[in-house]
Amino acid sequence: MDSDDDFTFCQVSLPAEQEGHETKKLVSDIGGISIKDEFSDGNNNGQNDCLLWNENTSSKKQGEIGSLSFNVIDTPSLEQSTEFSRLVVASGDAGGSTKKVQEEIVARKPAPRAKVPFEKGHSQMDWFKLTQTHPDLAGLNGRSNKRLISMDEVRQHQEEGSMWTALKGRVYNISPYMRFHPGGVDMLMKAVGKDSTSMFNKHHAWVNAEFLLEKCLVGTLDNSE
Ligand code: HEM
Repeated sequence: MDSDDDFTFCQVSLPAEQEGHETKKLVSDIGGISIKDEFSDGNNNGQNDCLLWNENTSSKKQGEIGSLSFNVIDTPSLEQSTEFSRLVVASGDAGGSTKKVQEEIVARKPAPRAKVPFEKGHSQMDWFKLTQTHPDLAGLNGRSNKRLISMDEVRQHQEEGSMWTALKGRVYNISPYMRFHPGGVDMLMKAVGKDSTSMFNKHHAWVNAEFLLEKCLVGTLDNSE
């Protein structure tokens, strides 16, 4: 049985003396901050050191903290693009020692979704209903789904009504799921007769196939080959 004390929370702080010193220093540094707010004129001005943003639409800010100077470069507004890139480069000499700080925050635009509209009667809800009512989606004809199945046998099942795929060590008959697949028939056809684990994970590692295809299970993949 798991106990409740799996996690330990503790406060980590600097010793009081050091903390006070750091805070004072920070306040005096911030007091000297100056920011020149300039928009890019679209020319590169020799600053080729970063290609993370579109030069034509990004803005740049420069500033100084004591002898520490920095550039802040922002990409365009999030309404135009979900891509947001920000780079802060600071360099200079602070307190006698040379400091170089480089911070990159890049949230990339997610890959475009490739879901296809489902045919009437083939929504995910319809699939769930079918799994609850159909007596033999896997096409077992009374055979057990506990048996070991070789990849060779998987390859032999590529016919309408009996299309097998190996996925995460299990073998499924995906034929009945074909028209319910939100990524489309063409995509799912790529899995037929193969081990589709890597394709599956590439597109949607988060999808719970064990649950969705529970009733399509024909056996366990024999890895001993
Ligand atoms: C074999 C079992 C598979 C199952 C149970 C399955 C299930 C699903 C489900 C539930 C979704 C909707 C995901 C979502 O809304 O987030 C989906 C979308 C999709 N699937 Fe599959 N899939 C399977 C195999 C595959 C394979 C082998 C491929 C590619 C070769 C593929 C390509 C896609 C694509 C492109 C989408 C649309 C992704 C998107 O919404 O961005 N799937 N699939």
